Amino acid sequence: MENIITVKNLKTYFYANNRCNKALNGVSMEIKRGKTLCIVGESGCGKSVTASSIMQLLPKFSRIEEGEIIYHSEDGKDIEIHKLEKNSKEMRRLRGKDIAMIFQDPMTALNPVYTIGWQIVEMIRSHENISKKEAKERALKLLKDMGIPLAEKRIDQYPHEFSGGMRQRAMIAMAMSCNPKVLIADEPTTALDVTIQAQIFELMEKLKREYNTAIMLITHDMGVVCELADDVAVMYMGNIIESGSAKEVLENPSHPYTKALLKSIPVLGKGADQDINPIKGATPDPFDRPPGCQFAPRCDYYSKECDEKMPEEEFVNGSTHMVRCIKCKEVALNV
Ligand SMILES: Nc1ncnc2c1ncn2[C@@H]1O[C@H](COP(=O)(O)OP(=O)(O)OP(=O)(O)O)[C@@H](O)[C@H]1O
Repeated sequence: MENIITVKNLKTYFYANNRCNKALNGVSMEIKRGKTLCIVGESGCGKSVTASSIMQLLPKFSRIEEGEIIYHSEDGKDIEIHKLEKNSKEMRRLRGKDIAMIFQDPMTALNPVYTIGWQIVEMIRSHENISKKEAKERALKLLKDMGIPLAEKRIDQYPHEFSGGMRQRAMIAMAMSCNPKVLIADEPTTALDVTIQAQIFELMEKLKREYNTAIMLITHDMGVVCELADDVAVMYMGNIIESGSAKEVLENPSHPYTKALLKSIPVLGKGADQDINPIKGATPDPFDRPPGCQFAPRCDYYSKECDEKMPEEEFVNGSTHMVRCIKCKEVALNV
């Protein structure tokens, strides 16, 4: 399967008060054309920093120290995103036109003082040389495609006149307005109720099917991963500790952390007395990390060797299923 984005050994660090937080400590991953890669992990593991590194939208006091982010464009060129300046012409062209992003809070992307239609038209016209009339027609079609009722009227309304779910759809319409090849969705439904959440995910599936958009979906919800992922990358403290196709990872989890995440999902219909096992302990202080495997202090399979170094990548049965755990064979066998 052809990759559209390849990330290799990415190290992104934050600096504060003479201390360094290695937020991404050697992340490697691949986003495939027309597929959904779900990035999953607890709060603070580096999911959003991965997305902002790819978009070159890192906050102040942080930078990419090492590694590569390559965008494989349709015309066969490899663009080295990690070398581009945040505000360079090429990066601004890539952002929105080739790679678009949607956020948990749609107001991060929508401006409260302009109508929804105006914002989508501006987005289209900043990347394409077309008339206002044509851009408005496209914006209207997008709003309709995103399932916004009375789109002809809604297009001239302001974000505050939309409900939360509708705002999310408008943001997706804006993100899709230039037909990007990759859509990065950072917890896009966390603030929405489950019915709207299901509709938004259905919409994303439709985009994937109809426009062959690759999706990088960031979530902390293993249930969402089980539903939507073609591929999965499980993150913990700035590293990917397990990755592969959804089938490989979900049917044969081989890292204790992935196993623990899967055990913590409640099953619908099993009732309140079902056995849900929250993961014990908490993630370590990023400024005071354990010496070897970062999950060691919370792991049921812990032994002294786990403190020696961060485990190397191992591939389960020579496949694409990667895991970083010296006990992975034992973990995989243990149901
Ligand atoms: N603006 C920032 N300033 C300082 N440190 C930051 C900033 N943003 C993220 N970090 C640090 O980078 C690390 C990774 O954070 P990140 O936001 O990527 O986590 P996450 O997995 O997306 O979590 P969440 O699910 O809560 O959004 C954390 O240690 C976090 O404290």
